[in-house]
Amino acid sequence: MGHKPNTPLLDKVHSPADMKGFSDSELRQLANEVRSETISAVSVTGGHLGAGLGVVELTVALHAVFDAPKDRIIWDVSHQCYPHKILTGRRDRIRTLRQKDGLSGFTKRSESPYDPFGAAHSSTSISAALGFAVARDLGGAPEHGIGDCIAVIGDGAMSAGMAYEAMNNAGHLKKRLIVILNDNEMSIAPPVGAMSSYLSRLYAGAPFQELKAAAKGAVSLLPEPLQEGARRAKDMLKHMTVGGTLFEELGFSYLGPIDGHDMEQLLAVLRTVKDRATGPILIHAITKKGKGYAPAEAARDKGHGVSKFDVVTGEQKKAASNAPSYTKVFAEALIKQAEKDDKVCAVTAAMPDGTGLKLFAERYPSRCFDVGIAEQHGVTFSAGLAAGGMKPFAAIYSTFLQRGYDQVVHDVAIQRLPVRFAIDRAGLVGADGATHAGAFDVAYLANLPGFVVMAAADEAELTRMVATAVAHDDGPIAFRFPRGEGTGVEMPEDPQPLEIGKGRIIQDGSRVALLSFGARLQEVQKAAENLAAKGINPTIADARFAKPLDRELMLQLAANHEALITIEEGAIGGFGSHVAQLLAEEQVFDTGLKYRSMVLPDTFIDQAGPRDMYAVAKLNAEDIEAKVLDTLGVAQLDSKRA
Ligand SMILES: Cc1ncc(C[n+]2csc(CCOP(=O)(O)OP(=O)(O)O)c2C)c(N)n1
Ligand SMILES: CC(=O)[C@@H](O)[C@H](O)COP(=O)(O)O
Ligand SMILES: [Mg+2]
Repeated sequence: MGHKPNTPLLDKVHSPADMKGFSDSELRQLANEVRSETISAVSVTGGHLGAGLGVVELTVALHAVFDAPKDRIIWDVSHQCYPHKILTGRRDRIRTLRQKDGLSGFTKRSESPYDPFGAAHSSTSISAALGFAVARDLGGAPEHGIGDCIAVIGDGAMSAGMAYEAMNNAGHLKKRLIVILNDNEMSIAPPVGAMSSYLSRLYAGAPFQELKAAAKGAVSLLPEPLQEGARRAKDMLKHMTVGGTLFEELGFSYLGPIDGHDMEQLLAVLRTVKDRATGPILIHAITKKGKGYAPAEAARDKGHGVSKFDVVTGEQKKAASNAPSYTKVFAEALIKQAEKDDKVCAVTAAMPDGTGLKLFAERYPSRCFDVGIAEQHGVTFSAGLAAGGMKPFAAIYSTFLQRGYDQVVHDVAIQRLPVRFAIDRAGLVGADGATHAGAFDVAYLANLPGFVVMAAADEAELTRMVATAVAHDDGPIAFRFPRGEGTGVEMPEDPQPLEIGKGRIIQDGSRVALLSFGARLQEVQKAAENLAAKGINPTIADARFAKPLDRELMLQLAANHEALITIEEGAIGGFGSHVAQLLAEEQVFDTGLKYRSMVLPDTFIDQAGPRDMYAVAKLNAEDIEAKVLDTLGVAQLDSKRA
């Protein structure tokens, strides 16, 4: 651990300008040093390793040939941006990646001028790069001016509709725009879908790039080393037909496939493109995820996301806990339900591991669907499955479901279709930061007529919510649960469905009622223990449902307590807002009830450990305790925390 590589060339690079005098062979050596530095840094921070290792040569070549920040290099998803950060003046902080107050694990405009566009959700890069290109041509040049606009997008990200929407538009606008398709034949899991097979076919055969260039009479556009092959290929072409690639049909010039780890080829192609490109051009680079680090190359996920590890052995440090993860509990509960009901099926948008559906797929392959990075399609596909009589569980992270919102409203809710939404990664997730926070789902689902919205307080509750969702056939239903391990609570043998719209009292008390929605319940209970030592014994309730609300429970809590405080792991507009609406409608505020709602603050919270992020949000036990004391007007030592 903490092993520092020998990096004589990299030590001279403080910005890409410092690479400009390097020879091609020095650039090759620089790439090796960047690779070692990336491995070393991620070994102490954890994070996205495989994707960055796969683009080391490409990153060095791009910065050697182009002139960032004037030329805009836009990394799709941007989980592969660590080598780019190392070369763009952030090496001194690279071992703070994904840590509190450290570098973000993704590109971020506020972090560096070399990050022209922030990302973390996939498939946005071509749209953004095209926007920059049009802004350039309209003279809207901001700081640095705008030169070339380059999107680097993976084969996984190419499975999303947005990438095609962007190419369709780019082909029409005919602006000079460079798209680099970084094809490593991997998403997080092995990629799925017809597009992935198509990309493989593009390079499965003979020297396709040479044939294509020859067919188009574009031999001179190819770098020297490839020209001879192309000339030879021209003769072969007399006897065969070469159709246009999909990209060419969309209006792009297609160059490739090229070896994305061969520095000579990369430099030659990029230099040629820089000199000669006019309209949109797509360079198809073949790379290996995890390249150059044996444990990553050998891993099933090619080292996509790793915890801290030993550089020599590749062994990762695992968090010690006996409690199962919520994700695993969900997957196992769903499998149990599927054993009893052959209509139960499951949909994931390229996250079979992250959602636990890999386990479901192993057991019920014909009832599990990985649709690729296509949340919009995944939601409407689930709507179709539901309309067709199946019981689909759309297992999608809270943050990624945002992308399918119109589909949730228009295709599911308005038609009152019983799609079951299993919303993982609810609340603050830690190292991935603001882009991955599951902050908004309660607000954006509970405002939809006819939706049932639940949140699990612990993993036993989660199994009951899965059962509830199977049983609920009258419209859409969603249940949310957090990232990470559960509480270790005893699990029910045969989880029974909950009564829709009914919460539960956890503890009877007086003066103040703490009404929790979701997994903050443990913090609420800790706060209550601390308060008991101060002579205050709160009532604690678990709402279970944000919609429909348990009106009776809420009105009873309001009537019998001086203060009512709601607590949730979600943004304003969620559970607390619905409770406030109910209390207002029932004129409960007129009685003098002290009502408080503890929600995520109206800011995007930077990455840190979940506990630190919740401290920023003021949603930890000590914050709940302080809120109670403040609301009841009880003096406290540290009054500023309330
Ligand atoms: C909208 C959205 N859905 C899902 C994800 C989760 N995700 C992050 S990276 C990734 C795979 C990307 O594959 P690819 O673009 O080929 O990049 P690679 O990791 O292979 O370099 C997925 C599914 C995401 N970031 N955004
Ligand atoms: C970049 C990306 O979107 C994913 O790799 C994400 O970081 C996975 O998050 P989990 O670790 O919570 O599955
Ligand atoms: Mg890939």
